[in-house]
Formats: sequence, structure tokens, C-alpha cells
Amino acid sequence: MILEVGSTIVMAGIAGWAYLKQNGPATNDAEKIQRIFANTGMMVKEQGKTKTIRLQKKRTVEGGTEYVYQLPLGMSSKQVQEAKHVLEDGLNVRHEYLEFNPSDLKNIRWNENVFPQIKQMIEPKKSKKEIDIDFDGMLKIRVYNEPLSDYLQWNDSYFSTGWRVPVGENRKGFIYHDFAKTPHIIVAGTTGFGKSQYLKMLVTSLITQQPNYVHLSLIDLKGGTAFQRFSNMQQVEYYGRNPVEARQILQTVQQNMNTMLEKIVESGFEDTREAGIKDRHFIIVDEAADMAQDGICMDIVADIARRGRGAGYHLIYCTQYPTNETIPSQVRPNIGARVCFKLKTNIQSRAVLDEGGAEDLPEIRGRAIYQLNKNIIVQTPYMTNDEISDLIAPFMRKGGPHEQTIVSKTKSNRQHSLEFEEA
Ligand SMILES: Nc1ncnc2c1ncn2[C@@H]1O[C@H](COP(=O)(O)OP(=O)(O)OP(=O)(O)O)[C@@H](O)[C@H]1O
Repeated sequence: MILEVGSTIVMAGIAGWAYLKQNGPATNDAEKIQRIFANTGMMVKEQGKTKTIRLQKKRTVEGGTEYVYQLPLGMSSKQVQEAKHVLEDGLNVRHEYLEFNPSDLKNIRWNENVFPQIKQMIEPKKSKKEIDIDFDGMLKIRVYNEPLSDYLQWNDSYFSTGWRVPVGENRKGFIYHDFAKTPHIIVAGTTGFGKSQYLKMLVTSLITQQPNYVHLSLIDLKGGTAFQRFSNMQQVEYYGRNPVEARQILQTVQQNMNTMLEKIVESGFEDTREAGIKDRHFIIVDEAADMAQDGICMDIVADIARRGRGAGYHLIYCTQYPTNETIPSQVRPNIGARVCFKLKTNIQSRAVLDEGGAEDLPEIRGRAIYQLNKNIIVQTPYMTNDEISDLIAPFMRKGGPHEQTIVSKTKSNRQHSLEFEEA
């Protein structure tokens, strides 16, 4: 009798535990992830059976844990990427009970006051978890216990060499964009999240790293607020602040690009690199939306994006209003990289990144997605205006500020001829 009652209690206990395991709150991140997939219907049907991701491996990474899953056939990693914020929210959901892990007990220092230590263990943790999603044949979901730093002060050690310029820091280190490998970029972001600051840091880096070889055409359709401070740099060839000047500059740049391409081809080379030409031209347009109605301008922009690489012409195309009109289909496929700050809507994010995500970035200034082959979330460094002024001061044009709005390079200033280096 006693045996019967005992075994009934044990069986009921096991059944209850199994029920809770299936229906009660998930207690660890792996369980939570699996549960989120089930609850959001991220599953596929195969031969009448429902399949979802299968955990293959779990390992500790710096600052968190990496979970490696096998994707079922028919489920795409992009689908998982798009549910990133759902996963992140799910992992941060708090339950009414206190989260307590019995294994923490082994860390108690018994020779000290035990009560504060236990209190700390059972208090809900305040930190917010963040995740990274990667796919290389296996789906990797990395769960970080602490959010990415929300402020990164500029440091001169972030400068690099060549045409490799700073983007920002992520958990694995500092990320750079190499214009020698990917010639053009789109920079987008809703006003107030650091786009202009990033552009100024980019221009300062190009001038500081390549003072003798960088040539800048700055088109600032936001009234000159972002680029005014650079207008008297030796490296700035053209500087314009309204749509009329923008068109003049783009037409001139296109002519120069054509001349360069002709000379390169006539000399039997394929591109500037093969010809040993070190000069590179950067055309930076901010705000592109103010130019989108001008067919001539947009044709030239598309032409630079398509043929610029060979002639050493790079486009940095910026907007806070990304749509299929401001980033048209003739431009988009020829621009390989994006730096995208927070955007308002999923549609805007798709116009820049071809996928959602930028609308879910936290409201942190300087937080951006760098997209090349995959999306990397970074915190861009904050370079103050004083730091910019100090760094560019040595490159100020002699003879004081130019009064003209459009600055064109004079022969005596910097000779711009096609000189081939001996191999
Ligand atoms: N990387 C950063 N880290 C921290 N704060 C930043 C960063 N970049 C910009 N900020 C802060 O955010 C404010 C807005 O930045 P910024 O002017 O670059 O935004 P924006 O998106 O270009 O806006 P707008 O389009 O109106 O110019 C800056 O004044 C600065 O205080």
C-alpha cells in the first residue's frame, strides 16, 4: 500500500515535471530559443511532421554563449534574421518568479556574510541580452549577456592605412571598410542618430590617411552644415550646397572620370590599380533625396556607381529618407556596402539593406548596421568637432578660406595629371 502511494506520488511528480517542461516557463536560453521558434510558427512540414531548428552544439564565447543549430530544409536563415527582435525580446522576458540557478550556490563564500550573496543571486538581473545571428551552413545564435557599449569615444588608433577607413566597434573588435575592395557605400539613417557625424569622421579619415592622393567632391544639400568645415581643405576639389551646384559638380566629375578612363584604356591598362595610379576621387552626396527628382544627377550617380571603380572614383551616397526612388534600382546593385543607422520603418530598412532590421536598432546614437556580405552591428566612434578641426588643420588651403561655394582645384594647388608609376 505504502509502496503504491509512493510510486503514484513519484509518477505524478515526473508527469508534472514533464508538463512544466513543455508548457511552463523556459528556464534557460536554449529552451527559450526553441520555445520562441515554436510559438512564432518558425517551423516547416516534412512528410507530415513538423520540424524546426535542432541544437547541435553550445559553446562559451566572449561575453556570452553561442548556440549552433541545424536548419530544417525549407527554412531560411534570413527568416531567422528577420525575427531577431522577437528572439531578443523573448530572451529578455522576465517572469514573476525570481530566476535562481542552484549551481550559483557553489560560488558562495561561506567565510563572509552569506545573506547579501544569496540576495544578489535571487534578484532579477537588470542587464539586457543581445543576440547576433550568423549562417555558414549552420545557424549560429550568439546570446550576449551585456549590450554592446552605447558610446565609443574617438581614438586616433582607429585610423588605418590605405583606403581602409573606420566603421565602428562590434564585439569581435574594430570593423573597417576597405574602399579598395568595395568602392562605393550607402550611408542611411533617420535624423539624429549619427549619420552626419559618421560622414565627418569618414572625410577626416580619408584626408588624414591619404592626404596626397584623396580628392573630394562634397555635395551638401542640407545647407552645408556637415561639410562646411572641410570646404577649405587642399583635398577638396568641389564643394556645393544646392541642387544647381550639385548638378554642375556631378557633370564635371563625370567628364573627369571619362577622361581618366579613356587615358587608362589608351595606355593599355584595365583600371587605376593596374596603371599604378594612386589618386582616388570620392564623391559624397548628402542628402540624396534632394537630388532624386533630377534625372541628370541621378543618371550620373548611377554611372559613377557602375564605372567609377576602374577610374578610381568612389561614391558615398547618403540619405535619411531611403526609398526605392532615393536609392533607385540603377544605383543600388552597384553599391556593395551600407552603413545604416536607425530607420523608422521596415520599408525604409528594405530600401537600404534589402531586408528589415534597421528599424529594430536600439535608439542609441552611433549604433549602426554595417552590411557587406552580412550584417554587423557596430557602435560608430564619436569624433568631436574639435578633434576634427585639430586633425584636418595641417591640410588647410594656404591663403585662407575660399569664398566661393563651388571650389575647383587650381593647377598650382595640386597638379592633377595622369602619371603612371613604374611597376
Ligand atoms: N557615434 C556617436 N556616438 C555618440 N553620439 C553621437 C554619435 N554620432 C552622433 N552623436 C550625437 O548625435 C547627434 C546627432 O548626430 P548627427 O548630427 O550625426 O545625426 P544625423 O543623423 O546626421 O542627423 P541630421 O540628419 O539631422 O544631421 C550629435 O549631435 C551627437 O551629439
